[in-house]
Amino acid sequence: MRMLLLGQAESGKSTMLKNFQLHFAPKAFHTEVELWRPVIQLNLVRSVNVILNVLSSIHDTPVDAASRRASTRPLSPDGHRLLRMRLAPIRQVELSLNKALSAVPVEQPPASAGPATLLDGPYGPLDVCVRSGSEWKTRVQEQMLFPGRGAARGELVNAARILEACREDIIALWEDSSVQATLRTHGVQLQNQPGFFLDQAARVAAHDYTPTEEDILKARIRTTGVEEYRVEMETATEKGEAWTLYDVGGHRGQRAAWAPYFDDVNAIVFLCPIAGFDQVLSEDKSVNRLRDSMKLWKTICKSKALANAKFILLLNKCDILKAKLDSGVKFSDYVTVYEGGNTFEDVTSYLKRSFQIIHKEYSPRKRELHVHFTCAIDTSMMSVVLTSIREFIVMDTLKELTLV
Ligand SMILES: Nc1nc2c(ncn2[C@@H]2O[C@H](COP(=O)(O)OP(=O)(O)OP(=O)(O)O)[C@@H](O)[C@H]2O)c(=O)[nH]1
Ligand SMILES: [Mg+2]
Repeated sequence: MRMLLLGQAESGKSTMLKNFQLHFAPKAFHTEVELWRPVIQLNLVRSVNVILNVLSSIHDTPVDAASRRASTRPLSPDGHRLLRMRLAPIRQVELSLNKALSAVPVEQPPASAGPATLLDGPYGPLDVCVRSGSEWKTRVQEQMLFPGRGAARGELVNAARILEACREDIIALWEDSSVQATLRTHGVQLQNQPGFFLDQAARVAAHDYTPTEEDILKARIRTTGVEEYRVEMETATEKGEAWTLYDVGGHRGQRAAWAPYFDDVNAIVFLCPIAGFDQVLSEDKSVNRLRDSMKLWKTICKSKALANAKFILLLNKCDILKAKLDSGVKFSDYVTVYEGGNTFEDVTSYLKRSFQIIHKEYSPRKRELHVHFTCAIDTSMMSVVLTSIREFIVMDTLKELTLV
């Protein structure tokens, strides 16, 4: 069985892959748990450094007396200055973890993408970008076994030691109400960013930290190119079988690499992060995320190379969509043709219908479509969804084999 995961950046493709491994190959998944520690710690320190950047941009920019009087900027409280000083080594932790993971710099969005935000800041966006495939896992494993060897000698140990020493200050920084207020004023919403672990800093920064399943699903690494994973199934019905999954990079610059993988796949899983209705693409800030996803869906539905593949659509990030609607964000402010209510039920049934219509209209031939509403970081929900997806793919493929 060959399955292709498609969708825009941050739609949840790699998270779906992790769920697949967890559900069908749990033993293999659990042997790799420790390897995720530096990735999650890097996610955490990136967020800390974003906050430090925001505080520096406020307190360190020289201002003349007149503009200081006119300014509404808060003066630097001594507490902030002290915390910033004590957390200065966190920059070194980011460098060490980058080195240990062989992380490559994430390219800054082009000027045409729109004005840079603080999240694009001088220390790069929050995304962690490592060399493709499982190469990073091999590197981390080697360093865990032989910490004194190689180019990244001692970096993991150093990073963990400094992080532990800064643990209380990281917690104090995140819990400080004036820091929270400053972030709000500057429109920096770290809670909604992928790879957010600040609320778990006490655990993640501890020297004996072991990632949980949930941490691994929440960890963020940007995929580059197309990564091939062979999953040896461990569950009763498929034991011994191997499924091949292709996980693609969803950024616009990565999408040209998808087409060669269209021939010969049994199924595609397309993920649309429906919570992105009020967001724009990081690579082009003039494009709404939901609109981009629908356009991409149309292209995928039209593809002749995929005409015989089973189609599965995951309307993902339902948890964030619900929280946004409940907090009063109006769906119709962003999707102006929408005339329904602002409830989760109304919005999701409108979205499902819209995707189904595109599929029906643009598919080269009549084809069944399986749709699920998902929260890819919820393992129990994903376990039910994966069981249903497997049945859909396997049963239909068996039917075809019998007919042949
Ligand atoms: N709250 C929430 N977070 C999710 C959900 N699905 C994925 N995420 C998080 O969103 C982030 C992005 O998910 P990824 O799986 O890395 O996205 P991707 O589609 O592989 O992105 P690229 O590799 O850039 O193409 C990760 O930090 C995930 O943990 C969801 O349903 N709810
Ligand atoms: Mg990915």
